[in-house]
Amino acid sequence: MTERGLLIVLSGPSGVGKGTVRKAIFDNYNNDFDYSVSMTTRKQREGEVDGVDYYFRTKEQFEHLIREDGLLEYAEYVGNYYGTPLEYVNKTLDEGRDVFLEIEVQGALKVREKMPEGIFVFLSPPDLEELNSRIVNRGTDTHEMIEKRMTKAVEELKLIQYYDYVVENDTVNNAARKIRNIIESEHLKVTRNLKEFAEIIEEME
Ligand SMILES: Nc1nc2c(ncn2[C@@H]2O[C@H](COP(=O)(O)OP(=O)(O)O)[C@@H](O)[C@H]2O)c(=O)[nH]1
Ligand SMILES: Nc1ncnc2c1ncn2[C@@H]1O[C@H](COP(=O)(O)OP(=O)(O)O)[C@@H](O)[C@H]1O
Repeated sequence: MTERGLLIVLSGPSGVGKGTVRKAIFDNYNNDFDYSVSMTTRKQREGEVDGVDYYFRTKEQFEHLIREDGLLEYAEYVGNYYGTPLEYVNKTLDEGRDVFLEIEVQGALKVREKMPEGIFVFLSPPDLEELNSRIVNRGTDTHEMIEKRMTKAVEELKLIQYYDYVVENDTVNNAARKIRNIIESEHLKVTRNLKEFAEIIEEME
């Protein structure tokens, strides 16, 4: 039987750098895990590719999938839906491959309830001022949206206690390296557990 893959969930407040750090992990390391592309109803930004950055869908299509139980989790985030297609996650884990999710905190908590065996990593900003300037510098949000994101971020930071690991996004490369190390050490744990298990069985025989 193939050993089930690990589910890795990267979350944290909007604007902290989740997308940037995720990209660095996938670009800089020879990864043996797959990225789960999310579905969203938000507008496609310039340069974004459907099926690569997100599956861009209408509200009706998204709500249809909710009714069909086709999402592992979903959240409404500043006026749009975001969700994780369930089938891809289950299929990939069953094949023994790790799956990497990059989602906001409400969704991450829902995944924690459904799949507590996952590895939950909270990406934190060095401080709130830096978070604000990252959102401003990104240049994708109106003034009103930035205010909304910051208010939400303060609430989201309070949920840090539900995570297995907290990684400060000081520099992108540092954060990517730390997350990569976490995944490797979690794999070693699984291997060790399996070895210990095999030894126990051997002793029993
Ligand atoms: N719950 C949930 N959140 C998601 C999903 N995909 C993306 N997000 C999060 O939704 C938030 C808004 O995403 P987006 O509009 O792309 O903004 P950006 O990631 O801040 O550029 C971010 O915090 C994403 O991490 C998903 O499948 N489920
Ligand atoms: N370690 C970092 N130092 C400085 N700027 C960063 C860092 N990580 C991300 N950024 C910048 O912060 C902004 C928000 O990052 P993004 O990845 O879109 O965040 P999120 O996906 O969490 O909403 C982007 O402009 C990005 O270039």
